[in-house]
Amino acid sequence: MIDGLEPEPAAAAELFGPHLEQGRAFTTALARHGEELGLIGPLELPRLWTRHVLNSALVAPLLRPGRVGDVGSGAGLPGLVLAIMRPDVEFTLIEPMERRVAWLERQAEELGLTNVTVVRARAEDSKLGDSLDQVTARAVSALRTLIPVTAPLLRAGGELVLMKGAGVDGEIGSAEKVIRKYKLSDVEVLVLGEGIVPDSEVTRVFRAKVD
Ligand SMILES: C[S@@+](CC[C@H](N)C(=O)[O-])C[C@H]1O[C@@H](n2cnc3c(N)ncnc32)[C@H](O)[C@@H]1O
Repeated sequence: MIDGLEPEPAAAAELFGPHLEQGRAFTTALARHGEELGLIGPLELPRLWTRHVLNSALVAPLLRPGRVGDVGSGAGLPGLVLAIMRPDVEFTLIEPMERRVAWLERQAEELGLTNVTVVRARAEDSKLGDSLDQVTARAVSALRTLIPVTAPLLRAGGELVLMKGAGVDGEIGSAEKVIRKYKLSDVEVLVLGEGIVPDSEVTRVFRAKVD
């Protein structure tokens, strides 16, 4: 038991299914070390499960077997959570900060995740190539700046799955020019988590295809 950590919500078992033990192990490690490593803020423990771990877990059904890049993984949100839930998907976690890269590598090892590669890079680094099937990101930047660094990582027909807050419609308005420039199609906003997490923690995903 960790002081101040949100008790595990019932939805954790529903979302993680057979991967619940790994989900617990990751959440416990993040609760133990996240603040001292600068991965989460000092006020996050009472909402660590709901706001961070389950929020990330909601995206798992949107992924298809293939290669997914998570840009700006930081603490492993959503990248490590998704790698736990989707062993059928190969994940590349893209993160420029050394300390965060070390954390992601250590967690992948401790959780026994063989479907994770961690790359120390910024998304715009050309060594990352353009062959991913899907790209995720959470809390990295507004769509206007996020699309130009994530869309080039995708193969033709690949998909952006960008986690966003309630302001996503405004972000889309400000990103119209880059949506055209990067030839995004099938643009939609998905609302995830209704009836599963508290209304305040329902999440939105900007999803779009690259031609
Ligand atoms: C606010 S943190 C969010 C981390 C995590 N995704 C989460 O939801 O908790 C933003 C992360 O994006 C990383 N980042 C910022 N710009 C980036 C870029 N151009 N390419 C890759 N990562 C980036 C930062 O180093 C940081 O770890």
